[in-house]
Amino acid sequence: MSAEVIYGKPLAEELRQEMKEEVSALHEKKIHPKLVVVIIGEDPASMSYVKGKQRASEKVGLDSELIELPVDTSEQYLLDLIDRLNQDDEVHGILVQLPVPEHISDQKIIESIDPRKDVDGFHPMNAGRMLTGQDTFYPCTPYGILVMLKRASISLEGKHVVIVGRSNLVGKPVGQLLLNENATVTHCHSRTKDLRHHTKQADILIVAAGRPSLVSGEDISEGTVVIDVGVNRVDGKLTGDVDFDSAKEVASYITPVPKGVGPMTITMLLHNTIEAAKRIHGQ
Ligand SMILES: Nc1nc(=O)c2c([nH]1)NC[C@@H]1CN(c3ccc(C(=O)N[C@@H](CCC(=O)O)C(=O)O)cc3)C=[N+]21
Repeated sequence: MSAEVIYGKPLAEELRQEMKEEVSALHEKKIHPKLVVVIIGEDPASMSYVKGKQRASEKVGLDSELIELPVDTSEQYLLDLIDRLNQDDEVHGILVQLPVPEHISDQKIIESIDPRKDVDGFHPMNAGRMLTGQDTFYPCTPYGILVMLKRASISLEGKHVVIVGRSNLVGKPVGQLLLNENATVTHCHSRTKDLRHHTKQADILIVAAGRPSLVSGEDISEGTVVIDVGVNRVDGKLTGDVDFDSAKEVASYITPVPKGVGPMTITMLLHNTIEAAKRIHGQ
């Protein structure tokens, strides 16, 4: 068997087209959704993702601003900047590109963002709201995965979802989100004994560990849905955590890297920004 490849790109394009119309309608009501992205330092990979976010924002008609700060920016300067953005009525979404330099506490930064403008969905208030099954901003990558699965008509109810990776950005929140969809969720991580035993049990396998080729065909049972969330640079090229060629032979569906989950992540960021503007303006 050879898996059907689920591309995020065409779905992202379709959703962005709908968003463009929604943004136009908001403009008529004098609401101009605006996203501010803050990046500290000049890491080329981070710069490239941030540029992607800018391009996508402009394409759907969002106002967007990129604030580039030097790598030696103090934590206090950043906190003061976020405070100003929190107060600014024209700003609806604030994203501080992670990782931040070591002398800055990422948790402190995340907690300083007004939860109503936290379009990453990383603030503990939004994380807690998701945990308790309330309406909130879902983190963009987990949300993008959920939308992709739904669009491919892959049901979640009662399915065994195995997640490899337990980051606050992807692993933990995607488990929570899919648990809310009535999936049975197993979290694996670097200390898990006999990883393959667990990955083989999956109806849906989500790999978000940040290790190239961590999972290959031998780790997967026939018919598994494989979602690759890896973002690794190998010899300058973007690759995922799954050995695509061998996994494709056994999986029923598989997402590639690039053109899989990545474009959906950005799309859900745009979605959250529009939502933030609507909520702030009582729409
Ligand atoms: N506060 C914060 N929020 C984030 O959401 C966040 C972050 N920090 N730090 C870094 C990671 C990584 N990330 C990606 C998003 C889209 C692509 C993406 O669209 N990738 C394209 C290709 C892009 C390329 O080739 O460079 C694709 O997979 O097809 C990749 C990576 C968001 N992140």
